Amino acid sequence: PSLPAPDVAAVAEVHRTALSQGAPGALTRIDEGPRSYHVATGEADTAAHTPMDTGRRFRVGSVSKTFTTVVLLQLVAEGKVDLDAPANRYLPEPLPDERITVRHLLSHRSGLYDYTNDMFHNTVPGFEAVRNKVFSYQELIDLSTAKPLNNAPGAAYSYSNTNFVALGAIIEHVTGTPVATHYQRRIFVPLRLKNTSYVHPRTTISGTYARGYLRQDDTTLPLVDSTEQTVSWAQSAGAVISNAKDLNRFFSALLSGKLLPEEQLREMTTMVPVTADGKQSYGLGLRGRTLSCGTTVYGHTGTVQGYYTYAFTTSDGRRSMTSSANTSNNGTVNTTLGATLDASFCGTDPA
Ligand SMILES: C[C@@H](NC(=O)[C@@H](C)NC(=O)CCCC[C@H](NC(=O)C[NH3+])C(=O)[O-])C(=O)O
Repeated sequence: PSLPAPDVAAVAEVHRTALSQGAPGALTRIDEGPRSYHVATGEADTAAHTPMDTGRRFRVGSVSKTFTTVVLLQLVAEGKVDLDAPANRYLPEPLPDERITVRHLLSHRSGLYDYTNDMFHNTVPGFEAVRNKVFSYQELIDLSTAKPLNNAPGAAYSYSNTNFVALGAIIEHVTGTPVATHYQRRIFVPLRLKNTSYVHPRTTISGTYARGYLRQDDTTLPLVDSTEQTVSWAQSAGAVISNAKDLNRFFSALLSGKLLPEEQLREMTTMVPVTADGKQSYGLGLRGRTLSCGTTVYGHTGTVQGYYTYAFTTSDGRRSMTSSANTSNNGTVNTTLGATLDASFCGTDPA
């Protein structure tokens, strides 16, 4: 079934609303075969007054979780990891509950506590305390396991960055190779993602990029430029840098079967509802959203200091959209930005 044409005017309206709610800038790029649609609004750098443009790189946050999942599921296809084995079989140091499986980590059902809850309870002091820090995977896992599990393994969905830090540790322990190398060899190079990188623990973004601006908890205070950081607090859970064209190409390739064998893609896209209305779901490192027109799109969202991201594609990968706003700690902007999905895939503005 063909989709209605994207409503580019509605995307621009969503951007204008996001700016009125405090985002310095916003970008949306839609790709469908040879056609692409571009909407850029506001500023990429508020000091230099550089206009936003859709080619700029930015920190994608948890969209990184889908990259980590592709690497892990390729290892499953290669027979190196068993989805339903205890995660402890593949970790250098055991998690506190033997019942936690690799699949539980990928589907946020392990129960492992999310250490970022404490780390960023006070947004800017928490950020300043870690922005130049380099953590080992084990240090982050230890922060989590100092707290009890949220739920018995498998009993519930409870989103936690710890799950994807543990998956990064599994990838490195099983293969003896850094996740950066796996991302490069298995995804970035084959898909020619020339503007996607994993440079942890480097703090700078190379090339042309949008600066990120973190809103303070006291919203009367000025935004904090949060562009430079290691993102070591997230790593395989959130430290990828990319741009809209590359993310659209990544999700299209993923859903059209170019990155995983059919069996692993089926595992990844077996979605479980995570909201009462059933409109949001989670598979393995993949979010599903059913939009106002009934179309379900697959991808991931991202939140890292100074950047919100939505990156989604259709079930056949034919149409992809990436939207990003260069602010964070501003839930209103994050919710507003999500309306680009309806404008891009349903051709209407849900407002
Ligand atoms: C939810 C999102 N998750 C991610 O992208 C991961 C990598 N980010 C986080 O867990 C947010 C950490 C705090 C951000 C900070 N917030 C605070 O500090 C709040 N006190 C900020 O907004 O920049 C996703 O999966 O879509």
